[in-house]
Amino acid sequence: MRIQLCVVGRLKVGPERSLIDDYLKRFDRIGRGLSLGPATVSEVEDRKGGGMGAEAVLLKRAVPSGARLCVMDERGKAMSSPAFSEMICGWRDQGAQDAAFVIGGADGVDPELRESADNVLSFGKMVWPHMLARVMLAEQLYRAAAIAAGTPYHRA
Ligand SMILES: C[S@@+](CC[C@H](N)C(=O)[O-])C[C@H]1O[C@@H](n2cnc3c(N)ncnc32)[C@H](O)[C@@H]1O
Repeated sequence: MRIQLCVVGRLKVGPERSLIDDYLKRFDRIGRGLSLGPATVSEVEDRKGGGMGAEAVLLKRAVPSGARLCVMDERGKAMSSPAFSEMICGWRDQGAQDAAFVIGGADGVDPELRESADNVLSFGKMVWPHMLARVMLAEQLYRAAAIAAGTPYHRA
C-alpha cells in the first residue's frame, strides 16, 4: 500500500526536511517486506493566496483516487502508536492500494475535506507548525512499520 503525505507549502532544505527524508527512507526499507510503502510527499502551494478553500482543491487533487484518507488536525482523535500501526496495516489487509495523510497550512484543513476523511488524527490539543507536523507524521509512519515488523524501535 503506497503512502502519500499531502501537505501545504514547500519545505526548503534544512533540518526538518532531512528528518522527513530519513524517516521515510527508513519506513520504505522496513515497509518493503510488509507491503507498506513507498511513502512520498506531495507538496501543494496556493500561489494566488485563496486560503484554506483553495488549498483544499489542490490537496484533493494530490490524494490518489480510492485512497484511504487521514486528515491531521488538532481537533482529531488521539491514537497510540500501536493503534496507528494497526490502522495502517488494517487498510493494507483490506486491499487498499493507497493511503493519504493530509497536513494543512497556516489556516488548517478545510472543514469539508476534514469531514470527508476516513479518520481525523491529532498529535494532541496543541497546535504544531506544519513542518513539525510533517516530521512527526513521518516518524510515526516509521514507528508504525517498526511495530508491525516486530523490531525493538518502539519500546512502550
Ligand atoms: C499551523 S497548523 C494549522 C493550525 C490551525 N488549525 C489553526 O487554525 O490555527 C498546520 C497544520 O499542521 C497540522 N497540525 C498542527 N497541530 C496538529 C496537532 N496537534 N495534531 C494534528 N495535526 C496538527 C494540521 O494538519 C494543521 O492543519
